[in-house]
Amino acid sequence: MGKIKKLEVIFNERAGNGQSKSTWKKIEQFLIKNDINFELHKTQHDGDGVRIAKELSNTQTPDSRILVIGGDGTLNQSLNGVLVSNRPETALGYIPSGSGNDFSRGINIKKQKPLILLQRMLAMDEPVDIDIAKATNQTNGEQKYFVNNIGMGFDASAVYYTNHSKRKDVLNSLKMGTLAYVTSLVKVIKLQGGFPIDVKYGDKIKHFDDAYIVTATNHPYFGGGIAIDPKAQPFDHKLDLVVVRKITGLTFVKLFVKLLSNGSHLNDPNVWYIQQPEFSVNIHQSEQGQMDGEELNKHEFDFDFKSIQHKFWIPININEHK
Ligand SMILES: Nc1ncnc2c1ncn2[C@@H]1O[C@H](COP(=O)(O)OP(=O)(O)OP(=O)(O)O)[C@@H](O)[C@H]1O
Repeated sequence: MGKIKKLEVIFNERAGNGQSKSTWKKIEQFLIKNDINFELHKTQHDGDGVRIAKELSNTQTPDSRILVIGGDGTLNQSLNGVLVSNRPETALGYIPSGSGNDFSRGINIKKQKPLILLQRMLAMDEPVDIDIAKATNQTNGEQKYFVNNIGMGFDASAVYYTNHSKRKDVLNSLKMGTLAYVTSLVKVIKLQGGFPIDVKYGDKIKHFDDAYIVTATNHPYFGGGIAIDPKAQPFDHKLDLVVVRKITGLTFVKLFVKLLSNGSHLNDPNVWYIQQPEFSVNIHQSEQGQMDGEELNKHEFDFDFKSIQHKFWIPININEHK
């Protein structure tokens, strides 16, 4: 703990439907009680995490550390801010306090209490490498980085309908955000059609006429704990791609039950997946996209995906993942 002179805290008080405030309160009390110097940088608007993280990364001193407190979206924005800064190698600390918290679930720290995580983080001498992923837009070269997944089609539409549901705020205020997501899923099942995609990996090309769920994923989870790919590992330097074909009726229900119960959906003939260091995906039909639960808007997708690593002040036990 001795070497850290200052913690720069990026905090999203809207994360977890506002429940992140109680996490911050505990952390703030601990920092004050233990005389640890900190500065609070609250995200003031949607998307603010990128700007704040970039500024902090540009001006960071060797004895300060950046700590992100929020959900997957805030972590995603902070990572993207650091990676476009003058010091893209800047490590990030993270204490999950969102609604879904899929990244913390994927790296197996979700059950640790915030104060335990904080103390273990402060005791770390060196940051650890964790896989993240880079998506490069083939059309304009724009790069985006993600910690969980980029989804096109079904899960992205679910994110879209949840965010734009008139009932979302009411349900969130009743702490029933999951119900908003489930209501959206029912809508998506009715409205989402199949779409053609091409996947290139190694020297192979795979074409689907009727993809329904297309998710490039760094670890098993999306949608707040749904294990779309139980085999994905955030330390294997590979990114997974899961493609589910458009199916309806009882076939769909059976697959959904497998997905939610034991992960055996990966063996279903309507599901295809690969684990590769890099691959590309081309979807020449306008579809919804999501990146770490944030909307990517509706458009065609031409992405090169690559597994890369970033340094984090997160006390993980890599042996648990071997
Ligand atoms: N001051 C703010 N006012 C409104 N929105 C904000 C503010 N600060 C951040 N945001 C937005 O809040 C959104 C949700 O943040 P985040 O993803 O961290 O929480 P969450 O959705 O509860 O968690 P998870 O993604 O883990 O489910 C992000 O899109 C972020 O841009």
